[in-house]
Amino acid sequence: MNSLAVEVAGLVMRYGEATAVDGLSLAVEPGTVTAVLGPNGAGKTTTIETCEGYRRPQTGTVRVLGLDPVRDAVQLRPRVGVMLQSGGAWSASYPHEMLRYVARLYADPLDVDALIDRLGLGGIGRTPYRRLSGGQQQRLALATALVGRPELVFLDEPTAGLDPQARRATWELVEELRASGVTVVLTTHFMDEVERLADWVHVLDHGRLIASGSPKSLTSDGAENTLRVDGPAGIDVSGLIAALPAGTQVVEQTPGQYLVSGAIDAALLHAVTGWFAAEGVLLDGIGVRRRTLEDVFLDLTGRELRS
Ligand SMILES: Nc1ncnc2c1ncn2[C@@H]1O[C@H](COP(=O)(O)OP(=O)(O)OP(=O)(O)O)[C@@H](O)[C@H]1O
Repeated sequence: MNSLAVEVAGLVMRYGEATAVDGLSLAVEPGTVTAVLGPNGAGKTTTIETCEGYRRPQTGTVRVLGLDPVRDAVQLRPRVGVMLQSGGAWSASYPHEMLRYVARLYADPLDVDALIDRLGLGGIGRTPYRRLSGGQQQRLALATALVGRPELVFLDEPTAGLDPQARRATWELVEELRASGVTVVLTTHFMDEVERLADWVHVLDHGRLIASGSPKSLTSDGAENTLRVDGPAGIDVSGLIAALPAGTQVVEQTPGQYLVSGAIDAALLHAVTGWFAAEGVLLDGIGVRRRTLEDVFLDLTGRELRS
């Protein structure tokens, strides 16, 4: 049976007068890495915590592996791994002891020493949790979420505050999880992380779903790429504009750097280089700049800061 790993339908969550999640419906296919994106305060953590069973839906329903995260918590616990944004550890405990303790709660845990090594936590065995650096605490939280070999893991900003090496180690772990069929739901603010890891993306804003799709479909949907041309400064490009299809724009953004925007395709590239050749101009460089997920995200959610 190919039922959904997570199904959120019509979820509404309020904190007093404030609506954090506003009629949200979304699904997570099993075996995928699904990223939940959104500006600060969009309702991601509230949604994820409801899926984890920490909050009861006020309106709407949430199903996780076909079960109710609150009512069926006992059945779900061994099947679902959870990495919280912060907390969840005893401050005086030692990391390795804590991980071994958690591992013993599961029927078939991962090898704790191997996991400690993978996450570069080998040297911190005698440091109490409260004295670990933020990045070490993050990695320990990830190890705790994975040690029970879950079918589904929720990772809330798994690489926030990590150094580049630890980020990469985390990405590799997530890729291995997907390869072994584990479903991963993650929130993040790093678009490069999403482009590298996610099969599917849900974009939230103001507690609502505003876009869904694969990173590729989101970046190519109705998107216009741009062409960047580097050459001598101060060229009169009015003749170039006249030679290109109607609607194509050419501006000299900074001296010697021209940006061509419109429907960029192979014929247009040819026409641009042809025009410069006919003018006897040797270009320093030319390249197509594709729309990134960050461009899409900012287009969808705006550029102003969220409170
Ligand atoms: N315990 C709480 N009490 C009151 N308001 C809350 C509480 N938790 C969250 N909120 C509010 O609900 C809204 C959604 O918060 P949530 O943490 O779900 O957003 P988020 O998308 O995870 O944000 P971030 O990217 O900053 O982690 C925000 O406006 C937040 O201030």
